[in-house]
Amino acid sequence: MDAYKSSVDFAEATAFLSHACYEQDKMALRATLKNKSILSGLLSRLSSCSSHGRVCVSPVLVAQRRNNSTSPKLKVDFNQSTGVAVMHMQNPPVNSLSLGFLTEFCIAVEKLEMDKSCRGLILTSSQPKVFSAGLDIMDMYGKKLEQYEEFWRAVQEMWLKLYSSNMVTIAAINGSSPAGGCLMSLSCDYRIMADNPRYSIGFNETQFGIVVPVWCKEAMTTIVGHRNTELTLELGLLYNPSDALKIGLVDQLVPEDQVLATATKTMTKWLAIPDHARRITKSMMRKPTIDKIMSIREADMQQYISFISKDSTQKMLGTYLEMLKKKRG
Ligand SMILES: CCCCC/C=C\C/C=C\C=C\CC(=O)SCCNC(=O)CCNC(=O)[C@H](O)C(C)(C)COP(=O)(O)OP(=O)(O)OC[C@H]1O[C@@H](n2cnc3c(N)ncnc32)[C@H](O)[C@@H]1OP(=O)(O)O
Repeated sequence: MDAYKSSVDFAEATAFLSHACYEQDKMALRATLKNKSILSGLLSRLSSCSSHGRVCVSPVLVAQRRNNSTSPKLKVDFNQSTGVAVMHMQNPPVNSLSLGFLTEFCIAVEKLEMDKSCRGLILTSSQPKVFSAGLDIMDMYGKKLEQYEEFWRAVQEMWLKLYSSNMVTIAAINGSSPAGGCLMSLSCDYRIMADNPRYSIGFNETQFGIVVPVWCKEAMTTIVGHRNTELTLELGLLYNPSDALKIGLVDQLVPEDQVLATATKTMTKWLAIPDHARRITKSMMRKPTIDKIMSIREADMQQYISFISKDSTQKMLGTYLEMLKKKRG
């Protein structure tokens, strides 16, 4: 129950903050993530505002420079006449899900969610060849415990916001989508991927010594079944688009230049279904998973912090980061 309350609190705070100026939004939301007592104070003043009832430069320095960028990491094109928003992820070079990105993402989704005229959300990438490289490894490496906590809360929130959205959500996967990138697309209602054999999608975590959170396993199982989830997660498998289609990890493959157009067409079909019936059905399908995750949210946080801060985990992440950097040089 506490875990649920904490999530609803976060959502309420996010909803309120979305009315304020954009850069201030981000700073304030970061503060709420950092300090739950600020959050409680904010909420006691604002409880009536909520409408949310749903459920050889060092690699470290290079990445820090990237993450400190203040340019928007998302571009949202909302078409009032169709009620569809297209969210373009633009966090170069690979749309990694950094704390900054996740904060912006949560605010943007919340804003759309509160706008009753917005009924559909298409998620896509502005970066060439990559949908999203998953969680930003720099936010999981060499940080303080409070920073791990702040980051993980934002990861949990991103998943909850997307998975429990009332909008129709379609992932237009126009590039590779490993790990957290795959999780993001799995949280949507429908996945359309570019039919390019150079792209991959799946969960490679175990290959570099990381374990996916239990809620990721739960969500994946509901989509591709127990056996495919077991094989993918244990072996850290990434699939090319046609293999991903075979196991149901994506719903449709289309030529690369037609991903967004197909997503738009598909959205029209989904939006032809009466909203209330579709929403209630979506909630019926997803609520059990959401409730389960809510009940273990704080335990999940503790598990993450303890796992990620272990010397052995940090060592493996360091090795993996070096490997990613060397790949280019
Ligand atoms: C027992 C209890 C357990 C509890 C456990 C709880 C929680 C689990 C914890 C963590 C879960 C993590 C999930 C994740 O998402 S981890 C991230 C996994 N992602 C990856 O492994 C993808 C790595 N990237 C790639 O494979 C390629 O970059 C990609 C195919 C996406 C694109 O290839 P491309 O050739 O275009 O680009 P690169 O040259 O490889 O990369 C450019 C640049 O970007 C840096 N980079 C890539 N990915 C990341 C990343 N995820 N985070 C940060 N930085 C990344 C890369 O190092 C290059 O940097 P530079 O050389 O330009 O400095």
